[in-house]
Amino acid sequence: AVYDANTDALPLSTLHDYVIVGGGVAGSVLANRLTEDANVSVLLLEAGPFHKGVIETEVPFYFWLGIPSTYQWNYTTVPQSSANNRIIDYPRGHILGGSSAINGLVYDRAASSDFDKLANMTGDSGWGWDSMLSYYEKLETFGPPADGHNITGQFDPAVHGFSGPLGVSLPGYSQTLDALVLESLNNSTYPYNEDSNNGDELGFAWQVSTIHNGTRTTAATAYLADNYLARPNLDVVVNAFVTRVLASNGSDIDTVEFHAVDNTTNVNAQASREVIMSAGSVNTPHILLNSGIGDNATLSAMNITPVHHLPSVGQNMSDTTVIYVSWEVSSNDTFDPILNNETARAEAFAQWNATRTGRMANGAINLQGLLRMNESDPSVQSIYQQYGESVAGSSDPDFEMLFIDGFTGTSNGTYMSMLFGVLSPMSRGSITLNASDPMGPPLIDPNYFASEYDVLVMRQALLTGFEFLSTGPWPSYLGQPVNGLAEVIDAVGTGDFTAMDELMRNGVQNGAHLVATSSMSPYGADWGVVDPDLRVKGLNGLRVVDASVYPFVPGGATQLPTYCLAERASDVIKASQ
Ligand SMILES: Cc1cc2nc3c(=O)[nH]c(=O)nc-3n(C[C@H](O)[C@H](O)[C@H](O)COP(=O)(O)OP(=O)(O)OC[C@H]3O[C@@H](n4cnc5c(N)ncnc54)[C@H](O)[C@@H]3O)c2cc1C
Repeated sequence: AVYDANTDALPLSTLHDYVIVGGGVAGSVLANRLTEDANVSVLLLEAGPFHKGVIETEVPFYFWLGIPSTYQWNYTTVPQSSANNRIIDYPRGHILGGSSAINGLVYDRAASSDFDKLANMTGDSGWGWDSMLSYYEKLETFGPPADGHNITGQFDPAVHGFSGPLGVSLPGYSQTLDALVLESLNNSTYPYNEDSNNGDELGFAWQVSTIHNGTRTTAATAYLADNYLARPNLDVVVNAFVTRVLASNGSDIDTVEFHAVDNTTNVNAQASREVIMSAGSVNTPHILLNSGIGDNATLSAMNITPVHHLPSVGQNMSDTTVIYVSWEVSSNDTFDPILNNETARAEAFAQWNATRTGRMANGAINLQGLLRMNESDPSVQSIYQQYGESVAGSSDPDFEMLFIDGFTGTSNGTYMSMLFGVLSPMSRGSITLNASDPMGPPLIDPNYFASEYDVLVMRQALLTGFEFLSTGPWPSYLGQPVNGLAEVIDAVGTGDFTAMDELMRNGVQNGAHLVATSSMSPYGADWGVVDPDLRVKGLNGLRVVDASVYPFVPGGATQLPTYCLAERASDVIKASQ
């Protein structure tokens, strides 16, 4: 059943086997899979509201209209010292379904080499690609696109699933832009990849999105659908803000302290087997630190009683590093009118509402390029000489290049934008407590561009993009570059990167793929927060299952790797019962 902590009497008198903190991607998967066994009971605590009927999270295109404050944590970063001290918005989902309810809908599984690296790093072959691929296939229903077009040649059915909880699909609206990207591929050496989710990500591919029947799918719509919520052994409490985890008997963690969002009186929920942290890469370390699990000296200095010395909690944060650039275009057929013209927007919404088709049924991205730097280029060789390689292996991209059919802010006119992202950045940041208010928002420091390596890879990404757009159909489609991009392109022609680097530092945005703040490491390692079975090192009764356990960003995007991680974690937990 579902309870609202603000208004309902809560089911706390009975002990649950598992108490899960956070009903986002990982927490929803776990709540579902663990309660498949009718003898196992789960209490899921989510700070945000119930998800049903929230139209902003149902219409795929609404991603471009901005995330309402009710459904996100409204975080910002600390001033980014390598990004001209900018403070950057840092949204995280605050609703049942978590960030899957507000994200860019992009479906990327990462490369086989990412998972094989993880298996090597942790000494657990269960995290390797062959094992994870079976979970990827289990978790999805690969369905038809919203426009019903023939998808032969746009994906490989052999590596997809057709009966799992999460509905996904290929682009459901054909953009003028798509044909141009494909035309320029035909005349170039850039490879087309029929399915970038088969372990080899490299090349240009049709983008799969978390959309089913023209509607966004989230961890809640998929894993907490009515038939699952009806299980007598599953209790879900929304509007429940978790503050700490505790050991009621002084040793094993077995208690979760929380309060209703509208009422600051704390209550406790008890687990007879385990407490599982699934509050995401920002809030899991935040709650652990407030619980006294972290670096002893730092916690003591903040008057928090240290419970368990684990210095890696909140450290090693890694996030993809992204910028957007835009050009005016000659076409009127972009999504800009929907953003900027109320009549066009109302019409597109009416179409979605009536038939679940049209631009509003479509994901954010139709085609993506996942690419490596050009190893024969001397400037790339010098990057490797100085920094080594950051990516996991030869099927892993250094950067992404996504095509966007409009301008991503308020504007007049019509545009094409591109998102460039450094996928395996070397910069590392942190999540730490704010000394003046530890329970308040944590200090979020992704430390964008702190490593010069990330700057150099981003340069290569932009140069590749400019080259890609210099031939084929582009010169007649693209008009003026906007927001300082023209100067950057001119200066690059003379070998001067000053303007480009400045554009990056002024433009870097929230990459949204943060990981590693509760990193996995081998048993007995002197770094990391959890063992390969996701138990918090040195503590009984406590696991972390969410994106924060990935030690590095899996190449691409993080929601699918998190769904997959939680699917495997459910089996690991079941096997340990
Ligand atoms: C704006 C944005 C765009 C993104 N775009 C993409 C994309 O296009 N493709 C992609 O693959 N990935 C994308 N991501 C990343 C992806 O959504 C995340 O990697 C994924 O959701 C991580 O899952 P999680 O379970 O770790 O955390 P979340 O899904 O964030 O879930 C954490 C949950 O815990 C809850 N919680 C936190 N603290 C507490 C507390 N104290 N008490 C109770 N509950 C709490 C939260 O409210 C939330 O519901 C995006 C993320 C954002 C924010």
